[in-house]
Amino acid sequence: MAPPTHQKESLKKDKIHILLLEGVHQSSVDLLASRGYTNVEYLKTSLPEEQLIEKIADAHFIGIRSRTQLTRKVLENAPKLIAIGCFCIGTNQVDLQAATELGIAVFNAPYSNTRSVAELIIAESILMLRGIPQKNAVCHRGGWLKSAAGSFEARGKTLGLVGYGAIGSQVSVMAEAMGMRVIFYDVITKLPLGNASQINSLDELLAQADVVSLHVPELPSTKMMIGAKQIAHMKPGAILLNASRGTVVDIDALAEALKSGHLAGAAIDVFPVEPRGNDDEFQSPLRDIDSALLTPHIGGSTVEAQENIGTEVAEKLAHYSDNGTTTSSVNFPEVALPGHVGAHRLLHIHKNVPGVLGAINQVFSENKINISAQFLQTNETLGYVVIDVDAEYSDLALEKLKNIPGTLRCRVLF
Ligand SMILES: NC(=O)C1=CN([C@@H]2O[C@H](COP(=O)(O)OP(=O)(O)OC[C@H]3O[C@@H](n4cnc5c(N)ncnc54)[C@H](O)[C@@H]3O)[C@@H](O)[C@H]2O)C=CC1
Ligand SMILES: O=C(O)CCC(=O)C(=O)O
Repeated sequence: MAPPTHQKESLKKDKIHILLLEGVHQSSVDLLASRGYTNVEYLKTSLPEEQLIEKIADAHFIGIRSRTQLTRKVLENAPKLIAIGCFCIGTNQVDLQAATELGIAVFNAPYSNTRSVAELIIAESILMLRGIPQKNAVCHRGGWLKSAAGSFEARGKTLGLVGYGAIGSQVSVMAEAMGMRVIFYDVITKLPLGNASQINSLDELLAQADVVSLHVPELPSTKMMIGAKQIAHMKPGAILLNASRGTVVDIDALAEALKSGHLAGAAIDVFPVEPRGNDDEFQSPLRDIDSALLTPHIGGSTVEAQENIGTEVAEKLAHYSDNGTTTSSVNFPEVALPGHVGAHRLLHIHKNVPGVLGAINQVFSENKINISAQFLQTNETLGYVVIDVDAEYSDLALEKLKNIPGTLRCRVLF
């Protein structure tokens, strides 16, 4: 095969437009710059749907945190979008099905803020058991509530964790170190760490725990998981902690339980409706309740976590852009790809239906294009084929591959 006569460039890096929202850490911008991506538009807030649709039209990559809603409508208006970076753990703010159907890869940082959330929960367990929010509020109003009534040590109390994944299990270990008894409820059987024990039903856990802490993702099955009925199952004087998602708890039912005194307190970090930015008003039925410790969705907001998340997610986006690697994508088949020095790399994302692979291979056999490396990975919905070819053939192959029925996205890397 003749050596390539000219070495063209794929979309030049300075033409790759990256839209970063919600004030993601500067480490993301630095990492992208170190990989040659300087065409970055950086905003401190999320955007409402119409403005987002306008901005995303030109974006090849977008980086968000938990507030930006990437709905099907938004994604359908993002013709150039290659990948989404969620600079957080949760990906419920993205319509993952729509992203998958459109061939847009989604990445997140599954562990970078785990420890930060777990530490906050431990701190809140102690503060809530001592009734600190109420005592603090009284002091601010000029009062003095020096009393041991309703104040308890954490030692010996039962902590009930709902969801025993990365965060729940970290909390478990730290809580045991303080002498708490840990029980947990999870939909799948988990290896209990230390002396923790798995409980068979949510109701059973609620009936036993002095402190209940929620660590489940937002799913149809976790929406309103804790409503009036579940709160009624909790011990009188128990405490509820929620740093998972605002939709998991019926906030009105919680407000009632705090007002009636059935629950001694609640520490809530996430809300059904959260302000878009720091200048918007926070509204909640819990605002006037002293026994509610309210935080503005900062469970994962530590300097360490945000810096790590910035580099981790930016690295994943740059890697996918540079060589097609999809390792740890939340919706794409995962492929860890070697470099492609001297070859052009075609990335073909298609619906996982019969006939597409045959059609892809036909393009190369019919046009006598030699393949120097080929990688294939599929999941239930998608097929992802990566093919390295001599430079002179990539234009032709790209054109042919794009026209194969079932193709979602196809691009070439030089
Ligand atoms: N407040 C904040 O700033 C932060 C909030 N989060 C939230 O915390 C959630 C949990 O994070 P990780 O522990 O890393 O997730 P994970 O995926 O490691 O663990 C979630 C656990 O919940 C379990 N689960 C799912 N559905 C369940 C159900 N219906 N009942 C009981 N258990 C169920 C899963 O089996 C899994 O073990 C995230 O999805 C995110 O929404 C995460 C980071 C920061
Ligand atoms: O820091 C954020 O904006 C979101 C944190 C969070 O909720 C997550 O990581 O899932």
